[in-house]
Amino acid sequence: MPVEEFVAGWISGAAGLVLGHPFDTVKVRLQTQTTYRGIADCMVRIYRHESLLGFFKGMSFPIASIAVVNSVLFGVYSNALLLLTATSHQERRAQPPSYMHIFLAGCTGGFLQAYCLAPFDLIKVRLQNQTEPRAQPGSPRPRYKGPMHCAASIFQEEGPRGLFRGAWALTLRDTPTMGIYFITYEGLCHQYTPEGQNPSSATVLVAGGFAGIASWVAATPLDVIKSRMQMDGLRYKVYRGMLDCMVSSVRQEGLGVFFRGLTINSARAFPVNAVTFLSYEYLLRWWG
Ligand SMILES: CN(C)C(=N)NCCC[C@H](N)C(=O)O
Repeated sequence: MPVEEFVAGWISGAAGLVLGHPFDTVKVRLQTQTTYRGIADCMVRIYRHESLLGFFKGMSFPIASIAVVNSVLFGVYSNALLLLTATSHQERRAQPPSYMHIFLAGCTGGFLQAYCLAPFDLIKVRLQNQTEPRAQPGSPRPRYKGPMHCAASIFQEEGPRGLFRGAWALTLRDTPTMGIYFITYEGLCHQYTPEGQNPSSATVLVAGGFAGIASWVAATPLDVIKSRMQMDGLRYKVYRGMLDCMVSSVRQEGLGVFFRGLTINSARAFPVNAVTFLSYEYLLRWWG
């Protein structure tokens, strides 16, 4: 089993993550809090109230966990393709796999990474939603002091299952959309690369960027539900389950609720995934 794919997945994921985290914080707030009037209002209020650091809340755990999460995604994807098509990463340029195989391998990677991602994503979302400024004398203290305290409090107050709150929505979000992610990437690279050659850097950047946007457009409805379920355990349990969360969100806010955060997330997805795929491709070529 080629380990390079796992290591390349980790490094490339970390590069994309740092770049996209501020946008991710704005997206999560727009999806779970109804007090903001839009992207600009949310950004200005975070900056005024919490300073630039407010945009980076909840980033340390994703950085630590991206090693597991992205290497599982890319490693499982690549090794699933190896099983399905008996070709390595380099050989696939000359003998491209079918779109069905790419989709199946992407879904497998998405399904397995969702389980590794669930607790880390929950902690990230809880920390991103803390609107209190950094500790100043007299200012209200945030509920969680940091990622470890957040994990320990969830464990104590909501039990071990509490750490997997929203995991179903996350799995349903990631399984098909990771298939879409890799199909878009491979399809665009194939379209704009001469037979048998490696895609150019420009092609990789554009294909990676559009793969990110396409997958997030498909993922946004379940992303909203996932984030709401994750916040639900915090104070009162409003929702009886995922379906109940969907129905009451639509009743209260209309169908538009499923597209909350889509614009900012698409703006985030392009550079993040362009950088992710560029570093992934180059690391593999360098080691290959
Ligand atoms: C749930 N969906 C659609 C995805 N995770 N898509 C793949 C993009 C992954 C990348 N780390 C990002 O955060 O954009």
